[in-house]
Amino acid sequence: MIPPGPRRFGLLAYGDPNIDLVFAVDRVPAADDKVLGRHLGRHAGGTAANVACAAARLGLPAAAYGRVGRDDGDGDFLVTEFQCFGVAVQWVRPVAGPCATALILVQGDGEKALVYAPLPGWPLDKATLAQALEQSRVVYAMPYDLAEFEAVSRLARAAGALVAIDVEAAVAPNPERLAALLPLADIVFFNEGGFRAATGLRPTTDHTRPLLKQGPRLVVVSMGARGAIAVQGDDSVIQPAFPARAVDATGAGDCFNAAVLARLLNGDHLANALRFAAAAASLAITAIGARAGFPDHEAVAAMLSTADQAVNNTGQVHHFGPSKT
Ligand SMILES: OC[C@H]1O[C@H](O)[C@H](O)[C@@H]1O
Repeated sequence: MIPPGPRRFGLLAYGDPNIDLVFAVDRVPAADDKVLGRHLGRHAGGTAANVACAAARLGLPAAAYGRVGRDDGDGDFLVTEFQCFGVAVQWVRPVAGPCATALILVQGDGEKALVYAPLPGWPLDKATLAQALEQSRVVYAMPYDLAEFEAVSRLARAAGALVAIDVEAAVAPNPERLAALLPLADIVFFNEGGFRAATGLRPTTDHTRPLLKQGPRLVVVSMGARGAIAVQGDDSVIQPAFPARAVDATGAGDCFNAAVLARLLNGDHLANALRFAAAAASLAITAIGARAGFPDHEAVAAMLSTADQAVNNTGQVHHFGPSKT
């Protein structure tokens, strides 16, 4: 499905990176409630930016397209963080003001609550984005703004790049918005809440398959500890999650989606790509900070080989690794 080619980048991540202010708390407070923070950390984040970093760590050449604020040192920090993962930054441009910021509360079981303050306007500059897309095989975007995303999708298709989107509840809170997005995308990733909000249904392969009729060639739904499902053509894949000790779920979905793309771009079949991605995501949740647990290819391969040995030795699947606390 994904065109091979002499393009320089497998993945172009469209979207501003964020500063993530992460509070570790025993539990996420309700309205009018107060809890003590156990730890406060400052990390690099942002959904598309995280996907670029995870993909690059897994060996897929990746570039970022977005803006950082130039008012303080945060912009330099975010650019340096991209570079540490090997993500190309020539299309990350400084703008006046602070960086986009997310406040994230991570509770004891690794689950989180998140407030996101984006930069005003769009990162989009048609000339530079067209240039970036011509050098990329897939562009990955969070389509918060429909008009902006229509322009990105149009430019991508003119440049011969596939369009992958990440649909969470804030992106498509209802079926009408989803119907507007689907014809503009080739690959659609949902999280569980995003699928429920956008379709009004629970995620099953039967509920997912009809979405292929509206445009995309591949639809993937990741559901955390409940695993993932995917549909493509006549294929359906159901992939269980790998057990892991959950410390911080932030960025695990980004790692999962990056790994699916990295393996498909490498020529893997869908089922293998999903299994690899499930293993990668189970490693990603073991450290605090969206990107801190992102594994490289060797770490994922080692985990899969341990899983295979457990099956070979006993003829049945064993839970391996520390269990969730
Ligand atoms: O997908 C995780 C990301 O979402 C939020 O935008 C945070 O920046 C975090 O890094």
